[in-house]
Amino acid sequence: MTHATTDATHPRTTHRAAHGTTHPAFAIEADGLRRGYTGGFEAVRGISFTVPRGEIFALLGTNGAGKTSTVELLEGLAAPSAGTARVLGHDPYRERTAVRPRIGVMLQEGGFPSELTVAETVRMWAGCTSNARPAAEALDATGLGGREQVRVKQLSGGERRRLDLALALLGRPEVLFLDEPTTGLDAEGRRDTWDLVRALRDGGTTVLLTTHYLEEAEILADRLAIMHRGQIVLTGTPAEVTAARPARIRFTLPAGVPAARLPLHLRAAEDGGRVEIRTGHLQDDLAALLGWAHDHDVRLHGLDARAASLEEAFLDIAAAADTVTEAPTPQPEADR
Ligand SMILES: Nc1ncnc2c1ncn2[C@@H]1O[C@H](COP(=O)(O)OP(=O)(O)OP(=O)(O)O)[C@@H](O)[C@H]1O
Repeated sequence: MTHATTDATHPRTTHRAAHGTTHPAFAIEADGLRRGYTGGFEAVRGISFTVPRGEIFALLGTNGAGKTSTVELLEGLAAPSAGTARVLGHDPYRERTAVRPRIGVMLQEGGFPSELTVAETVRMWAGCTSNARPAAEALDATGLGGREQVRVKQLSGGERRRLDLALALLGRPEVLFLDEPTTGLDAEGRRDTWDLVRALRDGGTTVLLTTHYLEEAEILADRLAIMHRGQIVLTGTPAEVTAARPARIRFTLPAGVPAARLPLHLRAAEDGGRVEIRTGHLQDDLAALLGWAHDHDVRLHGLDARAASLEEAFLDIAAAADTVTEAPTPQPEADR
C-alpha cells in the first residue's frame, strides 16, 4: 500500500527567464525532510514532494502525522534535522529574509491581540508588510468587509479564521501556507474560502494547505499527499488516489432472503440483512443486482451505490499503514 514519495512527473529543473534570472520550476520542494524534537521523537521521517507554481497541494494525515511539523519547516520557522526544503528556490530557514516577504502564512492559531479591532489588526500587520494590499481588499475577499470596528475578542471562531486568512493574503504572497484554513467555518464560509483559494491559484499563487476535511482536499486540491506517522504513504491527484479503490453498493435484503441468493459474482458482506458489495465494476454489477432483484421480485431497501471517495482511500491507507508499521520488521537506523 505504501507508494513512492518522489514525484517522477516533475523533474527537478529551473527555467531561465528572458531577463536572465533563474526561476525554479517548483514553488516548493521537500527532499528527504526530517524533523526531530527534543527528547528524540522524530515527527517527520524523510519526506519528499514538489509543488509546481500555481498549484493547490493538500497535505492530509491522521492526527499527529506530522503535517504541521512539515509545514513549519517549509515556512522557515524551524530547521530540518536532515534533508532540504526549498521555497521559491531558497532555503526558507537560512534565507528567511529572501523568502518571508514572498510567502503568506496562516497558522492554526493566529494569536492576535484580542483588544484590537479588525481594522487596527490589519493596519498593524500591513505596517510589517511590504507592498501590502489595501485593507478593504483583503477584508472583502474574506467576507469581513463591514466588521472593521469589531474587536478581535468579539469575533466568532469562524470570523477569526477569516481574519487570519485576510492577514496571510495582505502581502500578495506568491506562496500561501494554510494550516487547516476552514476549521470552525460553517458550510457557507467553507465554500467562500474554497472559492477564494481557487481564485488565488488561478491568479498564479501556489497554495499548500493542510486539512482534516477530506471533501475539502477532494474538491480543492490539484494534488495531495497523505501522511501517516511522519511519512508520506500516498501522493497523486484526488482522482489518482481514489481510482484504484473499489466502489461500494449497500442495501438491506428483506427478511427471509439471505445474501447467499445474490448472483454468485457479487461478492457480498452481510451484517444482519445489511449487505455491502465492493466492486471495481460499479455499473455492470449494479445492473446485475437490479436485474436479479427485478427477476426475483426482491426490494433492496436503502439502496446506495457510490464511487470510492478520498475518505475511503484515507481510511484504507491508514489501516494498511498501521499493518505495515506494526509488522515485526526492524526500522532502519536512519529512521530512529
Ligand atoms: N515541540 C514538540 N516536541 C515534541 N513532540 C512534538 C512537538 N510538536 C509536535 N510534536 C509531536 O509530533 C507529532 C506530529 O505533530 P504535528 O503537529 O506535526 O502533527 P499534525 O499532523 O499536524 O497533527 P494534527 O492533525 O493533530 O494537527 C505529534 O506526535 C506531536 O505530539
